[in-house]
Amino acid sequence: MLELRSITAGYLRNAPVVREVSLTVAPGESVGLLGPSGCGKSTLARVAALLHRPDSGTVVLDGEPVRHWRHRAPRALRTAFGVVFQQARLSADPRLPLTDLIAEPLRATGRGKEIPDRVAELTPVVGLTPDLLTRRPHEVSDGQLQRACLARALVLRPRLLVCDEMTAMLDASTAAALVSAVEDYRASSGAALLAVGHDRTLLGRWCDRTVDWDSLAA
Ligand SMILES: Nc1ncnc2c1ncn2[C@@H]1O[C@H](COP(=O)(O)OP(=O)(O)OP(=O)(O)O)[C@@H](O)[C@H]1O
Repeated sequence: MLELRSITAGYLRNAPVVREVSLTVAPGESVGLLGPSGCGKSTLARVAALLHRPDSGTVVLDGEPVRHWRHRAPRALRTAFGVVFQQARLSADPRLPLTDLIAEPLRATGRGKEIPDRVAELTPVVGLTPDLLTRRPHEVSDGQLQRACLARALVLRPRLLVCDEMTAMLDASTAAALVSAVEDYRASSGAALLAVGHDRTLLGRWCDRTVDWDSLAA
């Protein structure tokens, strides 16, 4: 269970972009978060994924209040989350072949031995072909790179996925394939999902419930 309680967060002192926002994602639940551009959805998603420390409020994960963010968060908490961002090119190290990009979280957590099996397992799950794995990000399409970023998010078998406009830059068939890969993973693992987006129809079809940004503030 992920609880965001009265979160205020932003980038400048005294000018928060998220004000007193509360949201709960139950175990296994999929929640769509809908709101206009610039309202603060990505900022809240980053707080939820322990990537951005809020100015105030509490994040509670499975009953435990979170006290540290980013690299200071305990590994067990950090690895509970798989995160996919809108712009794959900004979230992928341009020097890494896709296989290393997918394997990054395994290497970072000292689980390098699992890399060959796990990458081979995930490649078809996200719709990549083995010949793409040796290519670097500039040698693949945006859709192929986002597929690799989804594989990276799944590689540690997270219990919570945060998809921040994951499909916004993609054509309809790639978007549908990635949503379906997320749903297959959720069906087999019981993982929960927080999906951020603009598209009410997509989120409505994808998620158990969709919440509007305006309804979240205290
Ligand atoms: N790193 C940053 N430094 C300063 N301001 C930022 C930063 N990131 C975002 N902002 C500002 O915070 C506000 C909220 O941004 P955020 O990305 O959370 O909105 P969003 O709802 O996800 O928007 P979109 O739907 O367009 O992605 C915006 O006004 C944005 O300009």
